[in-house]
Amino acid sequence: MTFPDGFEEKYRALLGNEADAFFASFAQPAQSGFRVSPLRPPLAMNENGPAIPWSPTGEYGKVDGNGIDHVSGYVYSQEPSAQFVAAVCAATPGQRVLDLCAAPGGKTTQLAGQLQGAGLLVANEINAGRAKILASNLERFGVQNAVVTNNAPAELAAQLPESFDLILVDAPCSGEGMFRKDPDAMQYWSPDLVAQCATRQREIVTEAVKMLRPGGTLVYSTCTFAPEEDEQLAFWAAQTLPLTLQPIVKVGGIQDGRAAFAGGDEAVLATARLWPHALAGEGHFVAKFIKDGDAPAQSGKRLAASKLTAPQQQDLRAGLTALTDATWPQSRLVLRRDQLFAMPEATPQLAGLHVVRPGLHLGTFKIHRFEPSHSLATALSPASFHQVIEVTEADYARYRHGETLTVPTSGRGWVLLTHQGKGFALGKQVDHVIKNAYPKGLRV
Ligand SMILES: C[S@@+](CC[C@H](N)C(=O)[O-])C[C@H]1O[C@@H](n2cnc3c(N)ncnc32)[C@H](O)[C@@H]1O
Repeated sequence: MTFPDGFEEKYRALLGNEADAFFASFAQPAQSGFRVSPLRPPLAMNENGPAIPWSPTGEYGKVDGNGIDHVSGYVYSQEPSAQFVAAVCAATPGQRVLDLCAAPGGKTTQLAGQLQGAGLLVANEINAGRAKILASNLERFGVQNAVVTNNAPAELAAQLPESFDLILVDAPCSGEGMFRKDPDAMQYWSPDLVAQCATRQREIVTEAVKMLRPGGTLVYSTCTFAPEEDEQLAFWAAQTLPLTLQPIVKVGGIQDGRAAFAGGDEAVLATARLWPHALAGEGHFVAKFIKDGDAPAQSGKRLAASKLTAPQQQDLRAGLTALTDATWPQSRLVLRRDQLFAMPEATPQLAGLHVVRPGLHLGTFKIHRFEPSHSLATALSPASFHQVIEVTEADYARYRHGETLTVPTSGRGWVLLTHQGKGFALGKQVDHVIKNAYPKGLRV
């Protein structure tokens, strides 16, 4: 592997005797992993591998992106070291959690699993295109209590002061820890890039702290080795902001942060380093802080529910009760043009923010009818649907391609389609035919 100018010299100087092992690790294959969703019932998995020591739901191995386990949100593909970040967060049901740099959603879906549907998860992504991918991954994973926003950290901070118990800043970084997985990323590396990232990270963490309640937890992570973005950022934050570093429990070869990388400050020993030459995973850094003081999270003004007209209520009842036993209280229904969502409990007012998804997408009001959303296929358990049709491997592939299906039993109306007992799509049955309702953007 040929490194960019300045990279090898920098790490030989920083790592001394350890440098040979560090550089030798780049000749080894990148590690792959996935997580099994705790939001799903335990079902037989097609994907299985050795456990990842620091990730309670993580396993080593590759997932088939077109396989039913992935498509139905039973598994999420995620690099092993990256799984340590949300493990450090350890969100508990009922908390108000913000994932500030969230796309494509690896850590957000892990946080959602920890929340078990209880509490508020705000998943923010500054890049509009990536925010859509984030929303789509949350949909596939069946997350019901997430709001997806597309804002700069300062815009969110202006609206949501001291509003969260837990904030994750999985910062945009120089990405050195991913060079083995994605060698093309090396072309963007330079000492200047590292310096620019470090400046931007300080700005992001400064805004994040404003949104954290006193006594709340901030977890900061990168996938780079650069001390400027890691220990030095942690040292700066603990010196400058009302934050105190917290020790992180390290297992499976995870090491302490390096005091020598932050001018000898021993407080950064509390942070965690995942080095590819010391464990089976890519390069990562994690720091955990508590904000000084103690106060409950501000809930501020709540997002008001939408008032549905009498015909809309009727169409909604007819559309949903024909499909599922699941219900949502009127107080959580939010209408955006013709799209209906169920917002999480305690969703704050989001005026002025760019909201991609104010909660679970329930469906669309059409003329005189309510069309249920694809989101329901992965958000609800198959047991809550009135009509479930199990399809073969070949029909599963055909439906995902956009084709209609022919089934042995005649029927009429919306049905859940499952494969191996896992819900992956809704379809509209007319006699023996299932008309295709698979979202165009997901077809393969
Ligand atoms: C390391 S990635 C996040 C990965 C994600 N947490 C996951 O686990 O899938 C960092 C994200 O920060 C976003 N970002 C870039 N500049 C930013 C800024 N100034 N403020 C906040 N986020 C930013 C990027 O678009 C990117 O999606």
